[in-house]
Amino acid sequence: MSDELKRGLEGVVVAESGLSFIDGDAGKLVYRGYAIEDLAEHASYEETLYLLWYGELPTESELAEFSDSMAAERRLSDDVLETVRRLAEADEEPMAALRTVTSSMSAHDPDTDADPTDHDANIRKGRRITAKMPTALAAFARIRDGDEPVEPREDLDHAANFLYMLNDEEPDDVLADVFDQALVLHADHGLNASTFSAMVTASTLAELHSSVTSAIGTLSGSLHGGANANVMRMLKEVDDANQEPTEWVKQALEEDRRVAGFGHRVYNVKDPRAKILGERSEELGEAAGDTRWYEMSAAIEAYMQEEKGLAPNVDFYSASTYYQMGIPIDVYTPIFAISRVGGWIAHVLEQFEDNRLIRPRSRYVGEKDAEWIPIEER
Ligand SMILES: CC(=O)SCCNC(=O)CCNC(=O)[C@H](O)C(C)(C)COP(=O)(O)OP(=O)(O)OC[C@H]1O[C@@H](n2cnc3c(N)ncnc32)[C@H](O)[C@@H]1OP(=O)(O)O
Ligand SMILES: O=C([O-])CC(=O)C(=O)O
Repeated sequence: MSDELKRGLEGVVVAESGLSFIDGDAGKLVYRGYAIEDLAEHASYEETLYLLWYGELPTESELAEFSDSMAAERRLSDDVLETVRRLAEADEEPMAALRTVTSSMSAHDPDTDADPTDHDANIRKGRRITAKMPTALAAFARIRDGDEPVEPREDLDHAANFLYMLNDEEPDDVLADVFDQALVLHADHGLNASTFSAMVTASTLAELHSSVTSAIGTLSGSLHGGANANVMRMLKEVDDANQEPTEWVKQALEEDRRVAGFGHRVYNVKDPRAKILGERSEELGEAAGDTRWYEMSAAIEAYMQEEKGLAPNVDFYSASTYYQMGIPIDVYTPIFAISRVGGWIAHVLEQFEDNRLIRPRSRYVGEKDAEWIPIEER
C-alpha cells in the first residue's frame, strides 16, 4: 500500500462517471456528451435534469411528463413550512436553513423507508427534493423579510416559478431565461467537493436525504459555492468606497487574501460557464442602462489574469448576474444548491450502480508509543 500523500485528493481518480466531462486546459464542459454552450442555449433545467438522471435527452412527451411530475411536488407540507418559518424567524443563515429544511423533508417523504439503493424510489425522492428546495428557499427569503410565502404554481417552469415565489411577481421572459440558464450551468461538475460529499455519504448506504444534506453543507463554504456571494460583497465594497476595482484586488493580493471567483482545481483557463454568465451580466447591465457591475468585474478579470494568471470560475459572473436580477446576495449560494441538487442526485444514482464504501487513509504522523499518565499526574 502506497503512502504517497495527495493533499486535497488533487488529481486522484476515485470513480468512473458518465455524467460530466471537464477539459481543464481547453475550458470545455459537457453533460453526457452535450456541450454546456448548447445546453445553456437550448435546454431547460428540467430537460437537463432528465438528461442527467435518465442518461439521454427526453422526447417532447417525456419532458412534458417529467416537468409535470416535478411541478406537482413543489408544495411543502405544513410541518416543513413551519420549520422554514422558525429558521427565518431565528435569522438563520440561508445555506444553513436550506440544509436543515432539506434534511427535515425526509420525515414526510413516502419513500424514505425504501432500500436506500432502490433506483426508482431514489428518482421519486430526487424529484421531490429538487422540486421542494426552491419552494423552501423562496419562503425562507420572504418570511425573514416580513412577507408571507407565496404558493408555488404548477403552470410555470422550474426557473420562472422560483422567481415568482421569491418576488410574488411573475418574471418577464428575459429574467426567466437568464435564471433557467444559470440553473442549467450549475447542475453538474464532475467530482466537485459537494458532489463528492454526497457520494461519500451514499457509499455507506445512507438514505438520499442524508447525501443531499451533506452536500449542501459542503457547498456552503467560501472555497466552493459560497464564493458567489463573496464576489458580490467585494463588488459592493468597491462601489461603496468609490474605489478602482483593481486597487481593491491589488490590496487583497498584497495581504495574501483570496479573490473570490478566481482559480479552480480543474480549469487552467477561463471556466466556460463564466463566459456565458459574463455575457448575461453584460446584457442585463446594458438593458438597465448601468453596466457598472459588469465593467468592474471585467476590470478585475483582466487584472487577475495579468497579475496572477488566474481566470474566473462559475461563481464570478453569476454574482453580478443575480445582483442585477434583484436577488438578495445571501441567496446566491442557496440558488447554486437548488440547481446542483440535480447533479448530486445523478451522482448518487450512478454510485449505487456499482457501490463500494469510500474510505481513504491518512498517513499517521503522531506518536505511537506514548506512556499512559494518570490524570492526577498530568
Ligand atoms: C463552484 C466552485 O467551487 S468554483 C471555486 C469557488 N471558489 C473560489 O472562487 C474561492 C477562491 N479560489 C480559491 O480559493 C482556489 O482557487 C480554489 C479553492 C478554487 C482551488 O484551490 P486549489 O486547487 O487547492 O489551489 P490552491 O489553493 O493550491 O492555489 C494555488 C495557488 O493559486 C493561488 N490562488 C488560487 N486561487 C486564488 C484566488 N482566488 N486568489 C488569490 N490567489 C489564489 C493560491 O494562493 C496558490 O498560490 P501559491 O501556490 O503561491 O500558494
Ligand atoms: O468543480 C469544482 O471543483 C468546483 C466547481 O466549479 C463546481 O462545483 O461547479
